[in-house]
Amino acid sequence: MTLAIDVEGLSKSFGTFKAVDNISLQIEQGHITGFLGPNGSGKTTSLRMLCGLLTPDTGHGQVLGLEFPREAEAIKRQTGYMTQRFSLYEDLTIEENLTFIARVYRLAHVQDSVDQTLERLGLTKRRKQLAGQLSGGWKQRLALAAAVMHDPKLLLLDEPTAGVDPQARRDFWDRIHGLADEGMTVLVSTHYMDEAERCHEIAYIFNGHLIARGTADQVIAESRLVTFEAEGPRADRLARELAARPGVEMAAPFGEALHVSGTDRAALEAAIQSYRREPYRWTEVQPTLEDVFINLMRVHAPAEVKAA
Ligand SMILES: Nc1ncnc2c1ncn2[C@@H]1O[C@H](COP(=O)(O)OP(=O)(O)OP(=O)(O)O)[C@@H](O)[C@H]1O
Repeated sequence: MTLAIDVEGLSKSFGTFKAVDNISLQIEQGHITGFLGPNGSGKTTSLRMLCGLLTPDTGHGQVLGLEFPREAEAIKRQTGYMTQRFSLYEDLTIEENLTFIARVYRLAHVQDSVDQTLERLGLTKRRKQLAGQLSGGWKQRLALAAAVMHDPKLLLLDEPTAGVDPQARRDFWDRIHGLADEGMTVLVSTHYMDEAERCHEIAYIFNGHLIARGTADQVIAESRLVTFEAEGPRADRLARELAARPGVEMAAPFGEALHVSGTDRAALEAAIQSYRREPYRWTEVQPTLEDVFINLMRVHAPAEVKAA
């Protein structure tokens, strides 16, 4: 197994605020790792440190076989980074934007690189279109083209599909898998659960701490969360009542059904016992990743937030 990222003790503070606190990450080459966590949990800061845009306060290891952070410049050259906001020139065409990027990277054969990138990302037919006139999905595709045109070994994507329609998101993910199949290592932050499930592995960060790691199935299993689903006419309306019962850590409506979860099986079963009657049907279901993440946030919330 070759590790593309093997970093220990990564931390970064802004003033007195610790945005990333002692994170260690090992990521296998050619793997897609989903970086998840609520807003402000430290995902962007971590990505920016890994690609050398931000200097960590602490942390060491290897990225792409180079010493981190000492060889940050060399790491940067082999890394593609797609920022959260579209940052290309809206008044230039797709082709002009890519030509500009090719020159910034000082690629040897600019026109060849542009042509190949247009072809690789399915942008050839639109090459003369102004970036500012593209829909969200095509803009993301252009941003991805710009991030991979220098053939990086590591690709860091910061919420690449935010606000993009489902078809374009699916296309985007097919391309990401294609790049990983070619050996590229991908670390991608996202808030979408379906995207988390498309990653080989997940890293969940909360308040600057890495609190869950593994495949989606491993993260679900390690949460030790037990979930029951209630179906029946407007079972979702029981949410508030059940949430107040001991043993119920979460009660969340799913359409007209209801998911009730907790980590103490006996207490949870006792809590739902009196509702196990007509017209409701109860079945134990596998918790979703969303159930697990919401529970992780609850468990790891600072004491003052829990008390509120
Ligand atoms: N340059 C900076 N100066 C001061 N504080 C910062 C700076 N950059 C980030 N922060 C703070 O650090 C915390 C982590 O931010 P970061 O952008 O890494 O979170 P995130 O997980 O990527 O969030 P989101 O999902 O909203 O993009 C936030 O509270 C943010 O306000």
